[in-house]
Amino acid sequence: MRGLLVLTALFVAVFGKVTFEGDQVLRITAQDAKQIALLKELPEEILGLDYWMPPSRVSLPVDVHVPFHSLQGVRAFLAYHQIPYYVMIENVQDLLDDEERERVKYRSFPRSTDDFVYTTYHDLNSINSFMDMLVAENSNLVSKIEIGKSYEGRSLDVLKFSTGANRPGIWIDTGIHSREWITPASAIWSAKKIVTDYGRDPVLTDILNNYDIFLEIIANPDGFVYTHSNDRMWRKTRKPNPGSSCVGVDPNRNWEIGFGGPGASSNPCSQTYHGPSVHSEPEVKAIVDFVKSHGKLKAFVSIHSYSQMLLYPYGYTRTSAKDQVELHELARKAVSELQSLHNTAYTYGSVITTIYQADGITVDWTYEQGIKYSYTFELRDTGRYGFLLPADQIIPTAEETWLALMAIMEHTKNNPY
Ligand SMILES: CC(C)C[C@H](C(=O)O)[C@H](C)S
Ligand SMILES: [Zn+2]
Repeated sequence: MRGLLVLTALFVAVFGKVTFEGDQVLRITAQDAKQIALLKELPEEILGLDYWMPPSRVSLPVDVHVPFHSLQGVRAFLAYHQIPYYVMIENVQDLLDDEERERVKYRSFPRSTDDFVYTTYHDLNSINSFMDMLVAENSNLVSKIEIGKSYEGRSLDVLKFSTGANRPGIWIDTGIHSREWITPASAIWSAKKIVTDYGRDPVLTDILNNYDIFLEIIANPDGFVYTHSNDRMWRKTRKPNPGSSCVGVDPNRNWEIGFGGPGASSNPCSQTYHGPSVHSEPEVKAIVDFVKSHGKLKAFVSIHSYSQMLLYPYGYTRTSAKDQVELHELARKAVSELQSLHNTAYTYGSVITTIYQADGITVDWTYEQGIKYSYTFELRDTGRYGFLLPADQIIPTAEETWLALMAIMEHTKNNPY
């Protein structure tokens, strides 16, 4: 992988964007633990594999982006070991080309958030101008606060929705994994939904009359810009790793809880590299400092994609959270509300029992800080498009997710602690 990465970096440096012509995403269904173990032995780095859903348990599919040059070898390996699979994405570049054509079609310069196009994916400049317009149009309700700077010096902006001083707060972040574009796209729609519904929807109005809502739409701006300029499949931060040619840390493995455990990697070239130390990433440290300085956050929702899951602590241990019964019941209600709109089915439960062990994750840390209602969403879909979710699913995804978020926020308000 190291050689391939250097080559890719060179290619990117000279020609700009990484291309994925002929690459495929395979969905592998391991039949038993032995086949899971075999998959884990595949030389990820040499083959240039990018696990969209890593091998974890027999009941979950393994989705892997295989570069064209490794396809024959990987398919031979799967056939030899009789590990079933099918081709989920025939040509990754085709989906990227579709996505870009869609984006260009809507390249506009809206004069207000009413003109803003919510049905397409936007770049950082467009999202920043959306935030500024939203604040200007609703200065009595919305402000923008900077909680820090990214490694490359970009502002880490948070929208604050507030109707009074010294209120307890509810935090929502999206985009911490930069390739999960559906998450900021949903957040933009949600931000507009809040200002539209305040004063009209009695439940939201009651929430905002008692709690502030903090919304960080782009929690990893360096990575997000990189997905637009160089590599659409980038997940991590963009801080270099001393002694390695591989850049970036997984900002959902960098938190001071179970740090460095088996549910993260110590390899800087891995997509789940935990980083050189806890909170080493400025994008993570900024949230840590905000949570500690605010001191009265009562719910914390970190939104990812994909898999259609609603997850609560823990990811680093099988020990149940002390509030597990309540968290599970609230997840059930939130998922039921979500499904009521477009019949999108979610699974729910603790991170480690529902998906896989993950060490150093955001919501384990926020839960340990005493923020009881800590949840991670994994939005649409279940793999047909994965991170390349077509833009025509942005609104339906945002609408259904909002119902689940409202359930969590309403429960938080009705159960002060
Ligand atoms: C809490 C974990 C399992 C979430 C997951 C990840 O960070 O691997 C995202 C869906 S990418
Ligand atoms: Zn993620």
